[in-house]
Amino acid sequence: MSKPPFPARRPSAGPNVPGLAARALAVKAVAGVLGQDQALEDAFDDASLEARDLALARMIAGVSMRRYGTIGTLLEKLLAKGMPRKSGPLEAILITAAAQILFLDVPDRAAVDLAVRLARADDRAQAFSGLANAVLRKISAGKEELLAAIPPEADTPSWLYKRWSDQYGTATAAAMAAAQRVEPSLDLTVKADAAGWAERLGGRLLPTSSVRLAHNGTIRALEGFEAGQWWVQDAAAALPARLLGDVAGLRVADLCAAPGGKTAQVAAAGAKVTAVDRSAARLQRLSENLKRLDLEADVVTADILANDLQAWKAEPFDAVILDAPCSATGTIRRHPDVAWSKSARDIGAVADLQRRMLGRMASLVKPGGLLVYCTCSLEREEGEEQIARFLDGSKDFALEPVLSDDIGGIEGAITPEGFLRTLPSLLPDPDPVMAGMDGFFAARMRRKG
Ligand SMILES: C[S@@+](CC[C@H](N)C(=O)[O-])C[C@H]1O[C@@H](n2cnc3c(N)ncnc32)[C@H](O)[C@@H]1O
Repeated sequence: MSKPPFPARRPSAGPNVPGLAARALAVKAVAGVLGQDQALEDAFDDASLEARDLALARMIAGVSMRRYGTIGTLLEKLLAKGMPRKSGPLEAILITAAAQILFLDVPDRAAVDLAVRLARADDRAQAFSGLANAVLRKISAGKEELLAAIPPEADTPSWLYKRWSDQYGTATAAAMAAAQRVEPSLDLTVKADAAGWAERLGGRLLPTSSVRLAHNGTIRALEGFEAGQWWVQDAAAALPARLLGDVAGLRVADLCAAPGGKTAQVAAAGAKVTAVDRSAARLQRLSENLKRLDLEADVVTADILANDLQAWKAEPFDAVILDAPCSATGTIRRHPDVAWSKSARDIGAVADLQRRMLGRMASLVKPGGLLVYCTCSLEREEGEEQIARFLDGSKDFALEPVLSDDIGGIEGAITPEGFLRTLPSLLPDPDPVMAGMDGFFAARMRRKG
């Protein structure tokens, strides 16, 4: 290993050091995920940083979680005695600094210097600031060899990787894990004239009618945002609502609706939508989104598992979308912290909740009406197995298989049973940023007449 390119000096922790606030916020965000008490995005909600620092903090925290497996393996190798106990934010400081050194276009010297300052500023971590300095210098000096020794699947937790290998085969599991290492494109659903908006925004029109952009800047600054011409929605997340077909003039219930991607789709398609969610805070975001888009829905705060549904359900609906709460393992491309904050136990718990929700659908869908059930999970218990069991025990619903035309002909997204099953490895493209889609499951069922 060559000599580290750093002079020996002792940085101090000052409040106005350029770039320090962004690093401190990234450390807080990553520590929140590692402590199992917070989603990564929550750390940025009320952060009072300048836009540039906020964007940098987000980028550092995002890549730290996206490559957490690689960085963790590497730190294990370099810390002969393991991560020191009772060292406060030391682990998050090391991870975020290593992420900058290995994966971001940030001078290594700045990443090390600011990490050491953050360690020194914390009562529990300060005793380890020398260790932090030494480890990070080693990473900087040997990055190529260190990275070459770590397999690509290291960035997917082993329990999840094993599940995916069992469910989809090892080649597909490897392709999914590889897709999740890449910061994905921005996908938009547009109200009208998708081709025109793709051209205007310098993006690409996908066969599913979403518009895909290689953009990682401020979304609000893009043309058409303020005018409410489009909303952000992964290409896969836009598919379940399309399975309802032409909904113009129909009464549609969107259950578990917030923040409203699917509500906006059905409202824009001319349906009279009732959007139900139990979270008032998330519904607030749904209402703001609809307002910007100049779309309307009846917005109802309610628990769909509560005994009394009469407050919002005067009569059954022509169609219902149930976008059930789930393990969200299909969204790891966009929310890499999900990979490290879930466990196998979570899957059983949400599968049980989904089963109970499905059990209530018969009273909500008119005879002859459609039910679309979906989850952004890659786990069969929340998708294929859930619906197979539901249909097995149901005298009310029959499967209406998904057809290639329903989903713009994307290859490999329909199972032999007729379910929609998208994977992060679908929609391949020579440019990895423009490839892929979230993992979604959807089933379309018709209530028997
Ligand atoms: C996957 S998210 C929905 C995403 C949304 N459909 C969209 O397209 O933007 C799941 C939602 O289910 C809601 N939820 C969870 N349990 C619920 C319940 N028992 N009743 C109503 N909503 C619930 C959560 O508050 C959360 O907003």
